[in-house]
Amino acid sequence: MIEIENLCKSFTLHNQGAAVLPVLAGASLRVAAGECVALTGASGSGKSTLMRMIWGNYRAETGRLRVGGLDLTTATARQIIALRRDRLGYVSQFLRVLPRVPALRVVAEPLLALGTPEPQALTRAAELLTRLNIPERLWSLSPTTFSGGEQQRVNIARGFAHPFPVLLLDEPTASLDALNRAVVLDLIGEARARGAALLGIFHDEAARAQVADRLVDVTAFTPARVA
Ligand SMILES: Nc1ncnc2c1ncn2[C@@H]1O[C@H](COP(=O)(O)OP(=O)(O)OP(=O)(O)O)[C@@H](O)[C@H]1O
Repeated sequence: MIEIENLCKSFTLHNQGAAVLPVLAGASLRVAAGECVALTGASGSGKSTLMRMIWGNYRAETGRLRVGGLDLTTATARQIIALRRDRLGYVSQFLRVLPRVPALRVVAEPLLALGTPEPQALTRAAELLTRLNIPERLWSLSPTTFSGGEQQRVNIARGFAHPFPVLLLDEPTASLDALNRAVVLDLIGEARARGAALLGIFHDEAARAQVADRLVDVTAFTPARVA
């Protein structure tokens, strides 16, 4: 589902004399269906960079990067959009939404984009918002005014609305209370059980221990830096 071999990435800082910052060298990793892999490594080791490459935001320079059957080293923007619509989901920490769209619809959107009939999509959205303890009186309001924790839960509900075969998780339990954290860990467990390939960054060590089958330390892919 996720296949990475010998991937390298460096950033060129054009506003700083074109300084080149190597971030990843020889990164290799595989995540199979029904498996949850956690990325570990010190701050700055390249975990987020690797996730952004898999999400298709940063282009790979050398090496192999395939996600859900698509070769991301050569994919077009249109192919990446299609990949994100039907095969690759991303649960980030922060919600980004258009103003004035009600929370229920925000959660249903990934399903509506795939052509799911509206009543079915809204039922699934309601089910997830209920599970994540978002009070029904908020469902018709835009999440832009919600608390940080409420926004994060709306984002999680949205990320789990469609059963993506590949799911990226960026700190999915950060700043959640114990009750909702347990719900998110259950959702991750259910996704794994239905055969999704999951790759996540979890600073919450107990959460990581509970859901991850394997840890991959990204420090192993950090190029040696000249002091
Ligand atoms: N867009 C960018 N342009 C330039 N350098 C970048 C860019 N993104 C990341 N970097 C650099 O790449 C290195 C790895 O950053 P990254 O955010 O991937 O680390 P991380 O392991 O996710 O860290 P943390 O745990 O603190 O979030 C850092 O030295 C960072 O400064």
